[in-house]
Amino acid sequence: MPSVTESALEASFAIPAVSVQHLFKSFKGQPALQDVGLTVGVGEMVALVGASGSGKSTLLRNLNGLQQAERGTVEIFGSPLQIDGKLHSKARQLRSQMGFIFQQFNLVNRLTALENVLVGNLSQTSMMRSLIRGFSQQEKLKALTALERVGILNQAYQRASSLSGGQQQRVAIARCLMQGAQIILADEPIASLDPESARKVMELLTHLNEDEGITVITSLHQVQMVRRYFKRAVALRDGVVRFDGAIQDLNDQRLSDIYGAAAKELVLSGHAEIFTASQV
Ligand SMILES: Nc1ncnc2c1ncn2[C@@H]1O[C@H](COP(=O)(O)OP(=O)(O)OP(=O)(O)O)[C@@H](O)[C@H]1O
Repeated sequence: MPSVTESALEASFAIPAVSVQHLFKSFKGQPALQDVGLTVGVGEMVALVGASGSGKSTLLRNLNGLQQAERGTVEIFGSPLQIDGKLHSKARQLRSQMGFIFQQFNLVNRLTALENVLVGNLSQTSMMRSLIRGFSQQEKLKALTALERVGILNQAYQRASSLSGGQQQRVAIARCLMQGAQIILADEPIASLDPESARKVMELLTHLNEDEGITVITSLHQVQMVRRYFKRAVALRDGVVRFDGAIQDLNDQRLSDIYGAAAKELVLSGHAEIFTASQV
C-alpha cells in the first residue's frame, strides 16, 4: 500500500506540467513547428536542443502563449492554454504560473534589481502605476528574499544597467520567483554569458528545479551544457521533434544522424572550456 506521501507524489506526476499535442506553426508559409508533441511532468527539467532555426524559441513562446500556433493544443497543469490558434479564457491565469527568461534578460535598465523584481512581468502602464504607488513592506521583503535566493542580494539597489550579464540573468530568475512561477521557460538563458556566469545560472536553475520542484524547460545550443545539467533532452530539427529521451542516448552519433554536419555547431559551440578546465 503506498503511503499518503507516495500517493500525493504519484498524483502530482499524473497531471503533466506541460502537454503539447499536434502543434503546427508557420511564418509566412514556412513551417516552424510541425506536429510537435511534448509532455513534461511536474518537477522535470528538460532541455530543448537544436541548431539555429530548428524551432526551439517558437515552441517555448507557444508554451506560454506569447505566440499562437495555427493548429494543436497546449495545456498547462491539465488546463488548455491554447487550442487551434486561440488563447483560452484561462490563459492569463495559466501564464501567471509560468516565468519566461530571455537570452537578453529583458530587464528595465534604469530600474534597480529590486524594482525589476517588484514590477515583474507587469505591463508598461501597470508598471508605472506600481512604481508611483510604491510597494508594501511585504512585497519588498518577498522581492529581497528572491534576490537572496539567486545570490545577488548585495546588488538589490544597483541599477540593472550596471549589473553584469550573469547578475542580470539572475535578476530575471528572481522575477520568476517573485511571480511564484511553477514553471520556468528559458530561451537560451546562457547564450550571452561568459562561461563562469553561464555555469552559475545553470546551477541556479538546477537547484530551483531540485529543491523547489519548479519545472524547467530550457532551450540550449550547447550539447555539453545539456549533458552536464539535464537528464532529458528534446531535439528539434526544422520544427520536428527528432529525439525525446534520456540525455545519454543523445550521443554524438545520434546528433550526427539528426543534424548531419550541423551537429558540429551543437557539440563545439560555446562554453565547452568549462568542462575541459574544471569539470571533466
Ligand atoms: N517572428 C518570426 N517571423 C518570421 N519567421 C520566424 C519568426 N520567428 C521564427 N521564425 C522562423 O521560424 C523558424 C524557427 O525559428 P526559431 O527562432 O524558433 O528557432 P530556434 O531553434 O530558436 O533558433 P535560434 O537558436 O537561432 O534562436 C526559423 O526558420 C525562423 O526563421
